[in-house]
Amino acid sequence: MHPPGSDVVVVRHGEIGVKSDQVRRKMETRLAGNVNSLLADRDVDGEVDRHRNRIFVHTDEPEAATAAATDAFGVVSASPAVTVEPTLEAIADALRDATEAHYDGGTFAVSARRAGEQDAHPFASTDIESEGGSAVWETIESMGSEAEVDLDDPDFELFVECREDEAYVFLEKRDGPGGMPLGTQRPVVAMVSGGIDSPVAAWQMMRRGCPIVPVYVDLGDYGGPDHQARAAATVADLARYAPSYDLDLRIVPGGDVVAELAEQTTDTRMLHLRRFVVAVGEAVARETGAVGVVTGEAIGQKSSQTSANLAVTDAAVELPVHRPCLTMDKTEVIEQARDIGTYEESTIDAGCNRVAPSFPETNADLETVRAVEPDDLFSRARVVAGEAEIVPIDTE
Ligand SMILES: Nc1ncnc2c1ncn2[C@@H]1O[C@H](COP(=O)(O)OP(=O)(O)OP(=O)(O)O)[C@@H](O)[C@H]1O
Repeated sequence: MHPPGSDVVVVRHGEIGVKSDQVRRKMETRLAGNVNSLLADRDVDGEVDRHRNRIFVHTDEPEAATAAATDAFGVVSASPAVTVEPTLEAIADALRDATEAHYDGGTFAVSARRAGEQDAHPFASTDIESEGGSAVWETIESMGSEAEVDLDDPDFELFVECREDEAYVFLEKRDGPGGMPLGTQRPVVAMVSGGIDSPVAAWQMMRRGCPIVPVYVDLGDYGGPDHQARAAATVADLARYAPSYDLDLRIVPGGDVVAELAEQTTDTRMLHLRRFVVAVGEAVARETGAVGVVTGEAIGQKSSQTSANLAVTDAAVELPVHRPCLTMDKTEVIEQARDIGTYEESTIDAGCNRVAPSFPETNADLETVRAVEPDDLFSRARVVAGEAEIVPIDTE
């Protein structure tokens, strides 16, 4: 919902604001670039402008530009707005127009804030609220409704942000993902299995600024083309958030190793497999300059993900294994997968075979696992990582 004549999107960021001036400038520049890429990728007209702790998108497509801006990591909220002169008269006019266009009954409130020099305007934000409130009141009455103010929980809220040279009037603050601008951290390798959890974990790392290098381990007879296609589809969903980053999927041929593990190991099988998977991730990280490996594991979600078993998995690699879903319940992960748009792809039936043994070890001890593990597991992880096929991701 936007006021008539909306010509700009006011974009707010959060944590960047507490950084030193130099870091903040760098991060804002990155954020502005990322918003620009999202607009271009979606064919939305818009000119991105940085100004005093805010990013503005000047556009004649306010809804589409707001949707693009609220997909940029680092954005806390964005509002499609109409720009007016910073005078009480011009602001009141815009509030009247917005009310006529969108008021649909119920209580209302006008919330105003002024930014910049305190003496830049001959009025205070409370003056905007009282004069603007009167204008809205009269408009509602002239529309044949009974006007009523509710400052705590209004049905219809109008916002004014008044700066030195311009004021903006808007009707909503649409949430962005928050976090930090993508590209302000070093990349991490994202192990994507095509399940529900791993795309959520990868997205969470992106949200904190890390570009991802997506990797799928082809499980051979235990995976199959549908399983692989599902992983690629979830990466395509993630790529929509990062149009200027390379999210091509590395498909690592792990089928022979998985088949051997299935044949030669029993209760500790899933631990060897997990250790192999993260070792593949570490090998890709070394090759690509990434500084960690991210997985979708959560404590206790599966037998291989008990706190004891995660410790055994971690011991396979030197780089940190990041697990943003670690303490989340499955229902929370599912909710988030739905929110970010990866849920549907990750629940397509891929009909793969079961690798897990009937009685998996849940309280593994590193020495015991090492004693029964193939000696060449990690050297093979490095070899197959080097043989990865790089598949371009189609976001259409
Ligand atoms: N074939 C694979 N290729 C790449 N990474 C994988 C693969 N299988 C598992 N992983 C990684 O290991 C983690 C744990 O694997 P597990 O098999 O328990 O999860 P899953 O149920 O298959 O998938 P998800 O955790 O995504 O729901 C995954 O979240 C993913 O990060």
